[in-house]
Amino acid sequence: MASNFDSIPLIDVSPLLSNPETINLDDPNVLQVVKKLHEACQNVGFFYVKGHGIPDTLVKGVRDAARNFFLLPHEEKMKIQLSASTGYRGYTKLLDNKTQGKADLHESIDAYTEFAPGTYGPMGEHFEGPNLWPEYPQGFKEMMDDYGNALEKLSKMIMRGVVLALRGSPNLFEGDRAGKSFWSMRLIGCPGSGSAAHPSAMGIGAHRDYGLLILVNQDDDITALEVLNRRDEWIPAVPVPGAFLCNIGDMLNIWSNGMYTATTHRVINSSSKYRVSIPFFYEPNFQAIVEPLEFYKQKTGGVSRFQKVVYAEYLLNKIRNNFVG
Ligand SMILES: O=C(O)CCC(=O)C(=O)O
Ligand SMILES: [Fe+2]
Repeated sequence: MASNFDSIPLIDVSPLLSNPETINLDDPNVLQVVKKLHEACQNVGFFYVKGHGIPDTLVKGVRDAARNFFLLPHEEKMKIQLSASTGYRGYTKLLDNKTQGKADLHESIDAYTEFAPGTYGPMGEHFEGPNLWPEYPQGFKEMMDDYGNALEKLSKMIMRGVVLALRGSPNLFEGDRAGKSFWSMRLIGCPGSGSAAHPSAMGIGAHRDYGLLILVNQDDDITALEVLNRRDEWIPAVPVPGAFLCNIGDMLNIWSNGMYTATTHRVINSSSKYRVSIPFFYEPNFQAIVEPLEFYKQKTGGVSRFQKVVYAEYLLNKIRNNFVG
């Protein structure tokens, strides 16, 4: 469970990335990074990551492309509308996404990793289909593909760091668990205080994320994301330019038998400006079975605190409750 934190730690992960294939725990810089990751995952469930090596032009480029898309006329945006028949990929207009049954004041484009039809059987059919990207600006799709690949690699390295902190096997979350992550990302646009629906609706209502690890790329000049600590205080996640804001999802909470925290958060844009954010969701494999791992059980009292879940079932359930329909 999250502690009484009143700020979110900032971690420079560059020592982890200098030798991606073999992370050397004898290097004191590496050791310090993995310790910080472990403490942040345990006490806060949120941390900023800098020194990640992803070019600023790409990080800002995807936000700018998203902002330009949201400026387009409604009819133009609806050309790539999300529905069950697009594999839940594409655009959702303002107030059509809901959290805990309540409409959210944001619009979005949802994307998932693409896969060949039939790969995941009948369950997978729900998510089949190419991602739906706007035709303009040219190169939107290519940029988002580059971004998805870069964030997938970074997420994998961060997960290795988390496991190594407790001297676990670096590939504990690879192979059948998350070796073929069913990752997704959302391009989110959140109107500011001038919007008619403000303040009765939040940008995104209070929730926990459902995967392993989330990396949020957010506008530098607006503080809108807030994180709940154990005293039930909302701690603002003030943007750190150039850093991703990372957090833990339910699947890591289960796999780690509760050692790591999926902390509740929400988005309220009280500024007068339109805010863009792009969370990248690093998820288990589509067919992964998620239950407390022996490695973490031994360190958390020896008894499983969670029931087994099949990730695909969990995801589908979440998606079906997510869209106003
Ligand atoms: O927009 C953000 O900053 C965070 C979004 C978020 O929490 C989510 O999509 O789950
Ligand atoms: Fe979230």
